Amino acid sequence: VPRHRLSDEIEKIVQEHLKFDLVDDFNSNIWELLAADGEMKVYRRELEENGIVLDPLKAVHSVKGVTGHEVCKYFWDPAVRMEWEGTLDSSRMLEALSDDTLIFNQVHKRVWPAAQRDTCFWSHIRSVSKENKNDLDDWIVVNYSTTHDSAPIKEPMIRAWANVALICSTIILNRDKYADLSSVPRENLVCKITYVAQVNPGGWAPANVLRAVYKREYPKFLKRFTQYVMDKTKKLPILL
Ligand SMILES: Cc1cccc(-c2n[nH]cc2-c2ccc(F)c(-c3ccc(S(=O)(=O)CCO)cc3)c2)n1
Repeated sequence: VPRHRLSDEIEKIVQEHLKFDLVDDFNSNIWELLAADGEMKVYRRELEENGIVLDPLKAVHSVKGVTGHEVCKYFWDPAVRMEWEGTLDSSRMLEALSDDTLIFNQVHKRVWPAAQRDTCFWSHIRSVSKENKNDLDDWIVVNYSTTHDSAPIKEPMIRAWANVALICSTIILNRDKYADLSSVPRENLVCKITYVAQVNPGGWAPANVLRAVYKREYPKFLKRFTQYVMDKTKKLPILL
């Protein structure tokens, strides 16, 4: 795997997500259910630092008919970002550090009365093999804020910071019916999605406004993105 200036940081952050995000800690009462829609459940923890809302967000979803590779690929792919992301004014891919790591600069839609936010983050995609060799690999995308010369912080924009992971497992129903996995019909696929996000708004914003934005935007964002992947893949051969 080609190494670059961010390789060490990426390895550390990705391993942290793989270690902590999939722990089923929902029965402890640290998570508060924010929204539920069918298989999608969105939770938050209330967390403030110096009066700034940092609420960690964790969502789980189960989507039929797609693979984890497909979900992660569409989440990572710069070419389709504006097709599914409804909360962006713009998205620019600044640099490709390798074939699995890109750097983005994104301007997020302004949420009155807060100042407009932009983000600059590396986005890394990789497969993670499972203990049971019969299982399909998991897939993960991590979006983690960084700095970049082509994304100077420019007033009045406020630079927000994000640490986001999308982790997907693919389950094949009636697995033993298929010798060749690429012939599995889509109705026998279930993708288990875990999405975690920790956003620092980068400057003061009213706690009640931020919490209302998160409560409204995250469920909408996850529903829209997963529907987008189902629509884009339904007629395509499966990507394992
Ligand atoms: C989808 C969503 C949920 C909650 C808030 C908002 C939002 N509205 N106005 C400003 C933001 C905003 C502020 C800072 C951020 F880091 C992100 C942010 C959200 C998601 C991701 S991501 O990595 O999941 C998808 C990247 O396009 C990265 C940053 C979004 N958008």
